[in-house]
Amino acid sequence: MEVKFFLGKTNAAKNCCLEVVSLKFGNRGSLEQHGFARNKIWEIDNNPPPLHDNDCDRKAFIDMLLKPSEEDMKIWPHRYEFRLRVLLTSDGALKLISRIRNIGSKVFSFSIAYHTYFSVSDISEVRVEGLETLDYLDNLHHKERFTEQGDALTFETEVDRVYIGSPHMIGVFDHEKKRTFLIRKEGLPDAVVWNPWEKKAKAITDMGDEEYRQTICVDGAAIEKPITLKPGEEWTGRLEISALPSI
Ligand SMILES: O=P(O)(O)OC[C@H]1O[C@@H](O)[C@H](O)[C@@H](O)[C@@H]1O
Repeated sequence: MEVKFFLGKTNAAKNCCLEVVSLKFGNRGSLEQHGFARNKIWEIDNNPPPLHDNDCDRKAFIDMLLKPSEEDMKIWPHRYEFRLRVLLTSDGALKLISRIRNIGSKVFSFSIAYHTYFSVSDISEVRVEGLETLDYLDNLHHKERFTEQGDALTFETEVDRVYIGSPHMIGVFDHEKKRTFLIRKEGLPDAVVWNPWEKKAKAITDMGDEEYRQTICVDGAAIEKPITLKPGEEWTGRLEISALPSI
């Protein structure tokens, strides 16, 4: 299953976009990179359940569903229903609410990340706040654990990290564009920060050679401790993104 509101990284780099990823993150475990979920076709639920009180005021939304086919069960033998609600709020925020339910008879565990790529003026002008002093797993150093030192994150080389136990709110400040993306999350304890930088960008087929400069990926995620669901249990993860003018 894959939901890409903008296809490929080329467009992703130019828009605030998301890519709902996986019942798995990155190259952990035995499944394909970021899992199978993003490569499946989602169904639209034309008769979605009513919105929760907090979510219902004058908002446009769509519900998408993913359930495994018999073929999918050969790759990951668990029965689940994944409902992704995408809402646009009246004040311009994008909300993504994932509900994953175990509808089978066996316990299963999964990890998840929303691939949210933000359009920025220039990566060297960007500051990410909210991750200072946290521990992170560095994908560029065999997932070794380090502690973030110093102040807000700035970028001058490739970055690919999973920050553990990150706060509910993270800010992506773009000085040149005078714009701040605020990421609010619930049920998603981790945060991925990724920029491929020059050399890797050249090897990525759906990203232009220079586009790494105009993008930063900051994902709400649950990776370090996979989520475990017993039969009948449901997990909810919420992500809200708003773009605000900044000084
Ligand atoms: O090219 P993909 O499969 O969409 O992945 C892009 C990147 O996604 C990031 O979230 C990962 O941390 C990186 O390791 C990965 O390279």
